[in-house]
Amino acid sequence: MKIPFTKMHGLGNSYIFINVFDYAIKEEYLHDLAIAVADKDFGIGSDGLILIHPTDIADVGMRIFNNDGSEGKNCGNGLRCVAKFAYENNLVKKKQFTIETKAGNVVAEVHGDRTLINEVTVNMGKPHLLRETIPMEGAKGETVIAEPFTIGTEHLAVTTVSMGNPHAVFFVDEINEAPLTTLGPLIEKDARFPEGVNVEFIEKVNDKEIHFRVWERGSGVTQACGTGACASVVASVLNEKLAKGQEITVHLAGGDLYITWDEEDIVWMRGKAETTIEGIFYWEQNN
Ligand SMILES: N[C@H](CCC[C@H](N)C(=O)O)C(=O)O
Repeated sequence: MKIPFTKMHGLGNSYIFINVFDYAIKEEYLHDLAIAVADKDFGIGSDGLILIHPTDIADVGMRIFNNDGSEGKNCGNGLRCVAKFAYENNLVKKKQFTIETKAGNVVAEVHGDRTLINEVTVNMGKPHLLRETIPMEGAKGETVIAEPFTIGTEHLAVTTVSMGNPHAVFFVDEINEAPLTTLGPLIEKDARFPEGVNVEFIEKVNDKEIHFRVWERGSGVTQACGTGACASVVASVLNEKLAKGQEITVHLAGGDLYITWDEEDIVWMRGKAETTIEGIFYWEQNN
């Protein structure tokens, strides 16, 4: 198969985008194709695959697959790239439009012109806070804020937030000492999270800035995670480390995102989206 693709990233969180308005891919190929394109040696190299697809319930649709082939329900960095791609390629006519995700529709607004969109704002909707909506094992109807969480020999405190996908947020004193690669994979697959979980470590800098590192469900360490940045600001407010209604600068490994959890409970994400490669992926699927 000769598959046309565009590689894009949000703060270094990169995906291979396929515009399935023009090029259909069989459903049964998607898991293996996500693994294939993400492979840096035998494929292109990315954190996963994103399909940009037609939909009759929004202006454009997004499906995201991690580099292990698993399908995610939402992707903040992916949404900004989809919005950029859709506007620059005339898939949408207006600068503000809706994008369908597996977690529901969001509203994106692009900044720039048809020749170059460099920044996008997304209304990410309201976070889901009840334990059963994460999902996390335990008593229903509770919000999980700084709950004792033992993993291996480590005794931590977890705050959980869903942005349509699950996030476990932990606060550390020094971000560079966050146990990202030791505890990240253990927490990701812990039985208390029946659908797995994205794992974020946060260090508060001041009342308007946090440092952020992430071990993503299905992709491991990435440069950035948009839904994770949203979840981390919500978790910081829940833990009374930050205030609602403030635009927070989230310093991720790959750059900065600007997140606001407003007084109407809506989470706003603003940040860059960039294109790096357009090409053809030659792939012989094994199935
Ligand atoms: N690993 C995530 C999907 C990608 C999210 C991330 N790249 C973002 O920008 O939000 C999950 O399985 O829920």
